[in-house]
Amino acid sequence: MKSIADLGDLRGQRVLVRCDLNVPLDGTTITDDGRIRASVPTLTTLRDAGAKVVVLAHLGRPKGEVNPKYSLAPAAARLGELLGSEVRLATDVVGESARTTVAALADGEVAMLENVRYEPGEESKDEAVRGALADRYAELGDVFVSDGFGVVHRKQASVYDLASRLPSAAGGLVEAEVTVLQRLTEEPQRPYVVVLGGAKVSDKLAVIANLLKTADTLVVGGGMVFTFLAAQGHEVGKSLLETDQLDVVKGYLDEAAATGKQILLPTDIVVAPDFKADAPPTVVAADAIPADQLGLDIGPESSRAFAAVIAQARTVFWNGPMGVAEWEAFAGGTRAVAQALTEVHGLSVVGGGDSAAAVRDLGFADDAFGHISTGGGASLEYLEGKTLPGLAVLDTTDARKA
Ligand SMILES: Nc1ncnc2c1ncn2[C@@H]1O[C@H](COP(=O)(O)OP(=O)(O)O)[C@@H](O)[C@H]1O
Ligand SMILES: O=C(OP(=O)(O)O)[C@H](O)COP(=O)(O)O
Repeated sequence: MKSIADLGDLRGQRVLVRCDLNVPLDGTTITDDGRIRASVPTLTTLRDAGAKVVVLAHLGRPKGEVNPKYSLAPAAARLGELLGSEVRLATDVVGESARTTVAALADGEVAMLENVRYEPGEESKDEAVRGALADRYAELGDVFVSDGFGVVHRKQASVYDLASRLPSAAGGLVEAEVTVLQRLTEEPQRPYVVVLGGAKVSDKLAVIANLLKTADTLVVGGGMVFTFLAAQGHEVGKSLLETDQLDVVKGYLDEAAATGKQILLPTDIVVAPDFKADAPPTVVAADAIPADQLGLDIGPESSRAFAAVIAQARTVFWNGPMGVAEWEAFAGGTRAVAQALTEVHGLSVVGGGDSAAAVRDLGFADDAFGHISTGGGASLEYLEGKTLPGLAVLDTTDARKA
């Protein structure tokens, strides 16, 4: 992959930078600014080089519609604070406001476009539709820097298509993330344990087939659990469930049994009647979830079992909270797993926006882990051995860039 240094003299150049600023919000208050902080070094490098810096980023999943709930305004304000200079936010993505905001930039200044996912073309499956949007992004810049590691697994206009339209390079964050993850793919020390949780269940179920080939043990918590329990024939009440994945999950359980790999599932679950912070929690056996309750955390027995397996590993990758860790009553499993990772003699990596936010919120210092990655899904797909579109496109040369 090309680096920023390979892009030549950037003074006066308009540099489009794809960042992942998808931070957790409580209303308009950022509850963890880790991804914004992680974006600062690359932006500072570009400013110091005299570039006119234009940040492209997404927040949440507004699905191609303008929705103020997903505005990047809080992220632009925080980034301005961290950079020590104002970051002007265009009120649109590729419209009049974007054009005038970029045109007003002086060398060394930073501006941001509104949430790229306000544009229906950003996430379109139709390459021509994405390409048309990427053409409009490309009009706003002279070169492109890909630094949103958390989104490089997405074949989206500002991640993938834009890179083939302008001279492009990987930013320092993407380079640093790939360097650490390479250590996990090239002969990880064993036992190698992968811990999966969180709420993006269908994405994460898809990575298990390949992870079963490389990891020794797969530990499953969070919202993933209930599709496994249902596949084993258990009642899961109102818990998160991917009904169309039940056969796939049965296949994973069979494959693990046949190949001697371990898929470790919780034996007890913290349930509640509603998805609420103050819903009364009860611990039940994993095979006895009441029909009118939903699982919001792994139980204490499972926490102990998971922690024991993790603490004796030599390599651990963890993505996805074990429960709704934002709420204290359902944070026990996530706390226990985080603590176990800090005790690993070897390499421990935490990945994902919410996972990183959870460990910080629970009071763990960043340096208690070997590495905290800004990407959850992106890390998992990298570890699977998949070609990530946003990285692969940085390797290709394109006649249009010459
Ligand atoms: N049992 C559960 N039911 C519903 N949501 C859950 C459950 N366990 C964890 N979560 C939620 O998963 C979210 C994080 O999932 P995800 O986005 O997949 O992780 P990451 O951002 O670390 O990749 C958190 O907001 C957490 O509340
Ligand atoms: O939060 C993100 O990923 P993660 O939850 O896998 O860490 C990225 O910003 C990507 O977001 P997406 O999963 O909506 O494409």
